[in-house]
Amino acid sequence: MLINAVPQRQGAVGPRAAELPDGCLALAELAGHVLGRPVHHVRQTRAVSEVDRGIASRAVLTGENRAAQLAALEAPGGPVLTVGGDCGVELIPIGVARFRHGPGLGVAWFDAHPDLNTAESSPSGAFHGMVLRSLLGEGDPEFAASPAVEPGRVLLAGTRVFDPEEEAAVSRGLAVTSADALKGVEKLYVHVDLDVLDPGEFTGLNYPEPDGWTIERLVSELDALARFEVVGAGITECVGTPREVEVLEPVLAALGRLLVSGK
Ligand SMILES: NC(=[NH2+])NCCC[C@H](N)C(=O)O
Repeated sequence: MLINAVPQRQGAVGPRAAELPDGCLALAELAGHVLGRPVHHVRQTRAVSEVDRGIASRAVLTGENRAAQLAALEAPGGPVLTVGGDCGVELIPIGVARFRHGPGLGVAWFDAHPDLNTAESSPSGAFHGMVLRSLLGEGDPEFAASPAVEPGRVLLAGTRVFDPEEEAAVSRGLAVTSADALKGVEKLYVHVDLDVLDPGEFTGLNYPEPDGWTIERLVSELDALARFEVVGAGITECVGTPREVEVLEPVLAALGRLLVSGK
């Protein structure tokens, strides 16, 4: 198992976005300790660029950040835990997993937000709110995955704040809120945006939403995925300090169990 720390912040535009790189470092260091693996640091610029075609920092996201992310996954030789950074860091590892493992790849998306906007429907211009839609092959062609994740093979879990266009995407069956989504799926990518948690559980959230899960619940929902071959995982949107992230140890351990389960 490889740990890739990807301190990208340009996919987020909120008041704490500039803290994402340090949150990434804190979480990646903890992941290294908990999982007993070295951490590979993927260089990401801290510079932002203008809104282009409705996407903030589009040039940075499609340029130097992406080149470094792709290079880091050239020959991983085993499952990778990607530590963000904003949720946009999932575009490359999930896209690569879909390419490698075929149309049967499923995605478990633990997140307060479905991230199913396009540049047109986004209220913010922030790419992290568009990343899952991109993985489903839609939206700005520079980001749209090809091959795309199959519609309906995405399970939304703990997701509770939808924009109108995201509701429409779910109605069309792009992503599914019942565990049926994973029927017939063998290989699975597990995405954890920490904002699936309640803000009272973890204070280092970039985009907190009320009424989230406890850490205990997240761990047991992750453990419930043990029957799948988990081919990759990501954990994103951390702005916590080294001290604050310590409560996430059980979450990292659960992701580690999934990634090394050897199936
Ligand atoms: N991964 C996240 N934190 N996403 C937040 C997205 C918020 C909102 N739906 C938007 O598109 O801007």
